[in-house]
Amino acid sequence: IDLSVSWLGLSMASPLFNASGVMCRHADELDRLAASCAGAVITKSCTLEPRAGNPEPRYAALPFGSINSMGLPNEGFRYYLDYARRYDYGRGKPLFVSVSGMSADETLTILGELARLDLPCLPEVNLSCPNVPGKPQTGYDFAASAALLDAIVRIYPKTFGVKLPPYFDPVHFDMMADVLRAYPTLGFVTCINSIGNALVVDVERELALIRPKDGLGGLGGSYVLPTALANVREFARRLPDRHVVGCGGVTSGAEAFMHILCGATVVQIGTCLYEEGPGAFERIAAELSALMRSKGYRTLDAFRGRLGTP
Ligand SMILES: O=C(O)c1[nH]c(=O)[nH]c(=O)c1Cl
Repeated sequence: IDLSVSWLGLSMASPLFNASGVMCRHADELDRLAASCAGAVITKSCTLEPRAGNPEPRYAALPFGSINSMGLPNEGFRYYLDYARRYDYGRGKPLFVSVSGMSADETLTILGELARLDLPCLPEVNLSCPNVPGKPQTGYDFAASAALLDAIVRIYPKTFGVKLPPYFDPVHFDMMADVLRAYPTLGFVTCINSIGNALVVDVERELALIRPKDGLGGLGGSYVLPTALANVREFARRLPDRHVVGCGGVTSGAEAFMHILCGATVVQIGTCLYEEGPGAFERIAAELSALMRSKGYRTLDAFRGRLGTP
C-alpha cells in the first residue's frame, strides 16, 4: 500500500499533517511534528507582531470535537520565517507557513518578506480566522477576498494556498470558486477552517464553556465532518486543476479516506491531533492503509475524487 503524494513539486510519504493552529506555535512543537509520522508540517497562523491571544478559558474539548477562540496567539511572523530558514527541507517533509495578518497590509508585508527569502516552504493564507473580536472572516467577503488575492499575486510570485471557512450554500461555493479560479498561482485551497461562532453551554454552571466573545468560538472535530466533506467535494469539482487540502473531523483512517474520496489531495488533522498527540498520524495512516487493502486500492490516486451518487 502506497500512501505517498506528489503535488505542487512536493513529495510526501503520508497524506496526513497537522491543521494550522494545533501543536505548531513553538519551534519545539514544530520539530516534534517533523519527527512524527506526519507527511508535512504547517505553522500556527502568524501576524506581524507576536500576540498573546484571547483570555482563557479559550479552548474546550467536547463529546464530539472541540470549540476554540484562541484569538491568533503566535510568536510573530519573524519567528516563523526564522524557523522556515532553519528547517531541514532535505528530510522530505514540506513546510507550510500559515499567514493571517490582522489586516491586508500585514498579510502583504509578511508575504513580501517570505518572497524575499525564496525558501521552499509554501504559504497558506488564512482567510477564515473566526476568533478575533471585531475582525470578520475575509473568506465570507468575496470582494475583499478578490482584492487581497489581487494584491498577493503582485507581491508573491510563487505558488500559495488559502484556508477557507466553511460555506453552506451552492451559490457561495460558486462565488468563491469564481474568485479563486482567477489566480493561476493559487495552488491549493484548504477546506475547512472551524465552523465559526458556535456556542457551547455548561448546564450545571449555566455558563458558556469559553470566555472570549461571551462563549462564541470555532467548532472542530467530528461535529464538522459532513460540512468539511461537502466543502472539499464542491471546491474540488469547481477547481479541477487546483489541489484541495481536506481539513475537518478526521479521527480515523475511514474519515481520511472520505476526504480523499471527495477529492482531497492531502488531509490535515486538528482536534484529533490536539487530543491524541502526534501518534494519531501513525494510527490513522495504518487504518487508512488497512481500509485501502480491504478495498483493493494500492495508491491514493486509485480512489481520489471518485465519490459517486446513489
Ligand atoms: O483562534 C484562533 O487562533 C484560530 N482558531 C481557529 O479555529 N481557526 C483559525 O484560523 C484561528 Cl487563527
